[in-house]
Amino acid sequence: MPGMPPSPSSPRFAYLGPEGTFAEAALSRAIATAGGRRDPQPSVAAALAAVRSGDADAALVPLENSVEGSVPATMDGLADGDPLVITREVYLDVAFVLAVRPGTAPAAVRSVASHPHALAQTSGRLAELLPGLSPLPSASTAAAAAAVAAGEVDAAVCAAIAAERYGLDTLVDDVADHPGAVTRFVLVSRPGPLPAPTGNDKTSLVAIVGDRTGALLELLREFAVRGISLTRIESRPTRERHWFYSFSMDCEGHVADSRVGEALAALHRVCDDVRFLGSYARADGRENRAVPPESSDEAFVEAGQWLAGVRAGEI
Ligand SMILES: O=C(O)C(=O)C[C@]1(C(=O)O)C=C[C@@H](O)C=C1
Repeated sequence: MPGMPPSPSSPRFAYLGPEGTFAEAALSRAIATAGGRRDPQPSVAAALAAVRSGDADAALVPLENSVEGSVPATMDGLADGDPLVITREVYLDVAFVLAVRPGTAPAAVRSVASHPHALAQTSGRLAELLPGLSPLPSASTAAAAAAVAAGEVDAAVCAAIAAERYGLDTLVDDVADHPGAVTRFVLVSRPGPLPAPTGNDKTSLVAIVGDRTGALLELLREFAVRGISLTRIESRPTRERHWFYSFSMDCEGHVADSRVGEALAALHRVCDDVRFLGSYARADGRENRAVPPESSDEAFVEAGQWLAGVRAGEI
């Protein structure tokens, strides 16, 4: 697959498991035609570690949800540690069911578990359906379903496919507070050849700005002056020094595009640190904004030729 280091045999894909997670469904979509081995992992951190160690060629992990926002384990796991790059993004509709062991009556439900992101997306409905219960966090929605099957918990908030996979009954369909949520997953690999530009790409990066007035404005200006639109920006604690933040962001365009490459080079000059997190095909169904003529690759080539002429004393 583009952007992935060559693998001696068929590629190995780590994902947030066990079987039946939304991450597994997103992986099936990402590698529909690619084949390869699937290795469920107990956490996002474990899935990323498997890629870093070489046990897996790529990992499919959740990055952000349209209702609940970013997934901290993924944001921080990509910002720290040995570099990894995103080679692909996948958007998946997420709908949750309340699943129980067959024969469990609603009144018999005394505990409910799920992934914290799923619990956050269903907290209102759960409070109505199961008043007085404090939901328990689990490593994933499918891990919660497996815990119900094992008799460790009475109910799970999970995908319908996980309920089926673990032999559970659906007590309530669609328990989301805001139905129609979408989760954005990313496929990440060790750095290698980048996916080729498609003309409708995104680039992701993490930047740490200096501790001085206007530093964030300087960073943003490098995108604005080159006609590059940002599609996401959020701050995360660096965790190395208290109250110091990094900015995780996505912009339109591919690092092979002159304007994006120049913006990243400029960030490298004005920021304390910049980590490139990949350029990959945009998959949210939207088209990048039209590039202003003065920011096109042709305009950069022409300007470079003009400058070379000036330096050669031709003007
Ligand atoms: O637990 C899962 O099934 C996952 O794939 C994780 C995850 C997440 O981290 O956001 C993915 C989609 C849903 O928003 C809830 C949980």
